[in-house]
Order: sequence, then C-alpha cells, then structure tokens
Amino acid sequence: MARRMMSRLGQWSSYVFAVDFDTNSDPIYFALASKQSERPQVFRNVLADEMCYSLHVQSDDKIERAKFYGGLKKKLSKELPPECTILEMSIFQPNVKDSVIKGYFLKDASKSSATERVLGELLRNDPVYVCSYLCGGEDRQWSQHLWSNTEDGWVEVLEKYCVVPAEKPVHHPSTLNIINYDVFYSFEDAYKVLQQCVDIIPESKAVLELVDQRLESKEKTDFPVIVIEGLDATGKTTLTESLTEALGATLLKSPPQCLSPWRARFDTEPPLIRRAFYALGNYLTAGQIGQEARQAPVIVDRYWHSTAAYAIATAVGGKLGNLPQAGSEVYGWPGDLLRPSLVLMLSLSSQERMRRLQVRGQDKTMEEEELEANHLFRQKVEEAYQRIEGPACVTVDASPSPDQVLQQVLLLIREKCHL
Ligand SMILES: Nc1ncnc2c1ncn2[C@@H]1O[C@H](COP(=O)(O)OP(=O)(O)O)[C@@H](O)[C@H]1O
Ligand SMILES: Nc1ccn([C@@H]2O[C@H](COP(=O)(O)OP(=O)(O)O)[C@@H](O)[C@H]2O)c(=O)n1
Repeated sequence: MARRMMSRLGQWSSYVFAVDFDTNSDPIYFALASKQSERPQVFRNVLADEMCYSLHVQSDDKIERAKFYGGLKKKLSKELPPECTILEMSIFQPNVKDSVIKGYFLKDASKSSATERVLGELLRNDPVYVCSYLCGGEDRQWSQHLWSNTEDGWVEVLEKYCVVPAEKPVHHPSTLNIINYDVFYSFEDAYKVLQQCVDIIPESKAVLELVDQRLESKEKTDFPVIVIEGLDATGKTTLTESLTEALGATLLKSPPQCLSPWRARFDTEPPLIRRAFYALGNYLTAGQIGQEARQAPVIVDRYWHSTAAYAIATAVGGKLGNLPQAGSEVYGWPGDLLRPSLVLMLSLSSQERMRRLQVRGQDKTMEEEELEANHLFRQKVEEAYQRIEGPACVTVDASPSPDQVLQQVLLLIREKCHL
C-alpha cells in the first residue's frame, strides 16, 4: 500500500524533504517533480561529487518505526565506510501535524561499492525505502532514484524524479510530531505506548502493574504543592531538602522511587517509549502528592515541566527559533494530571552550573552530558521550561548561597501560596 503511494508522484508531491546538512542553520528543503525547475540548484554548496543516498522507515506501526529508526543509525554507523556521512532527514507535509517520516541522508565520499551493498541488504530485509541521487546533464540538475528489489535479488531503479527546491515551511518539521511521540497529554496516551511494548520490552509489564495500582488524585489539594525545577546541578536537591525542613513538608520526586529499577532500561529506548515512561512517572507521583497533601505541604523535585521541556528540546532540531511559538498547544498541561500550586525554576549561568557539576563530580545521564556539550540544547530546555503553562513556572536566581536561595523561595511561597 505504502509502496504504491510512493510510486504516484501525485500523492507524493505534497511532501517536502528536509536534510540537516548543518545543525546550526536551516535544513535544505526539496521536493520531487516530473520536470526540472528554473530555480537554482538544490544542493549547491553542500554537495560536491559525493554519491548520495536517502533512506526512510516505512511501517504503519508506531513502535516498530521508533525502534527501527533508533537502531538504524547504529547499524549504519557500524556498517558503512567511514567516509560516509550520516545526516538526519525528514519527509513531511508542510505544517501538517503528525505527517513526518524520519530518515537519513548519506553523503558518501568513499567511492567504494560497500555503501550500495549495505543499502541493498537493508532494502531486502528491513522496512525501508532507499533512494540514490544523481547530478547530471548540462545544467547539473539533481534527480532522485527510488530503488526496488527484483525477484532475483538485485536492486533496480523503480522510479526517477527531478529534485526541485522547496519553500522553508512556517513550522520546522521537527515540531510536527511532538504530540503523542515526545510529549503525552493524557494518562491513556502514555499508557497505550507501554502496553504496546509489553512483548518487546518485558519490563513494561512491571511498570504497568505499578501504574495500575497508582492512587487517584483529586483536582484540589488541602495543602500547597510546590514543584522545584531546573537543569541538573542548579541546586534542586539542596533546596528541596531545606525547604521540606523549613515548611515541615513532605518531599516527593518524579519519577518516583518505585520506578528506579526500570529507569536505566527505559533511558536506552527511543524517545517515544522513554518519554511515555517518564509521563507515567508523573501520574504515579501525582497519586502520592494527592495522598500526602492531605496532611502537609508537599515539595516535588521535578515534575511535568521536566518531562515536557527535555522532550521538546530534544525533539526540536537546530536553532532556538525552531521551538514552537509560546502559546502553542505543545506547552499545555495534561488535562488529567494534578496541577501544583506553584512551580519554581532554578536558573544559573552556565559557568556556575559547570562549576557545581565539577564540584559534585558524579556520573551524569547521557542527556546531561549532551547538555554540557551543547549550549544550544541547554538554551532550548530553559526556553521550553519558561513557555509551559497551566501553571507556568516562576524563575528563581539560584546563584546566591544555599541559605539566600532558601529565604528567597520561602518569601515567594508565602506570597503565592499564603503559607
Ligand atoms: N546555592 C548554592 N550555592 C553553591 N553551591 C550550591 C548551591 N546549591 C547547591 N550547591 C551545590 O551544587 C551542587 C549541585 O546541587 P544539587 O542540589 O545536587 O543540584 P540538582 O539537584 O539540581 O542536581 C552540589 O554540590 C551542591 O552542594
Ligand atoms: N519528571 C521528570 C524527571 C526527569 N525526566 C528526565 O530525566 C532527566 C533528568 O533526570 P536526572 O535524574 O538526571 O536529574 P537530576 O534530578 O539529577 O537533576 C531529564 O533528562 C528528563 O529527560 C523527565 O522526563 N521527567
């Protein structure tokens, strides 16, 4: 079915291809046409005389697509010649939600047949489409050639289209599939993902059992619920402990302690599955909050803001400006998740944060290592934190001494929660 769709330019013509040649600038956008365009060359300045290929995953099953795409990069890096550069590519309908098909674009300077051999194997055994790109003719125009398997095991070209430039879309393609791929806005949507993983990730069963026993939480709590957010090493642990003592409160965290045995396992999974795990963690914590907030104020170390902000920042490629605009539905609060009374985000300069990380000298999650290496990613997490609504977070300067930060936060809590 999908193959037939692909072979009809009529349907495929509403799609645009985006290749990330350089993560600090816009992708190169192109489309397919039966005739060359008069407009300038698509790959000018980014391709010389390398051989180029693209491959993208085709499967109607969301979990299979996510698992395969995640594993594909590792497989390609291992099997392709080292002179082959693997770039991220997506195919999408401009500004249409949930229309993205992810893939890779290969720039191959190896001049060996190894790449074609690897791609031929993939085409035979896996749910992928493979295309090659050629630049020819007097005007050096590019064309895309869709590969197909023949019955005797050889690869042939099924169809050939001209590659023509396409307009930059209003919404960066990486923002189109956030909902229900990277961020889940209801318990049911996250739960369904783990349910579908039970056969391939046996640990999902244990997580679902815990989640099934979660406590229900009412919309309104008797005592205030205060969430402390911020990047790693901004002082959340230090502050949540001193706050708990100062207010005679109960300290909780998301993901809750009971999920610890499975966290490392889910951290290795592709975003769809990993994010569903963290989303469910928030519902477990919500149950605990509901219970504890009957007796005393509750302090929570990370909650929904962390889940959504890290997920959005990881999903959105390239520049800060590619993030969905403030007010976008992706920054909304899930309708069925307990809302805290106040969310505070600890903010720190990158120099001071690095200094504290070094002093602490602990192991970091891969994502935290990426934060250190990638200033842009850190900026995107903080910006996403600030755009999340319902409740929005209040930014707190975390650079003064621990006691000064505590006093500042106590003042805020008294003012906003009348404690
Ligand atoms: N206000 C502060 N001033 C200086 N150092 C701090 C302050 N708050 C925390 N630290 C130190 O910074 C490091 C990170 O703090 P921590 O509370 O563990 O952060 P997080 O829980 O956000 O990762 C720790 O070594 C801690 O002692
Ligand atoms: N409520 C939460 C908490 C963490 N997380 C994820 O967990 C990572 C940070 O957790 P961590 O344990 O390293 O953070 P610290 O509490 O050590 O600062 C982030 O990268 C998020 O992806 C989440 O998604 N939702």
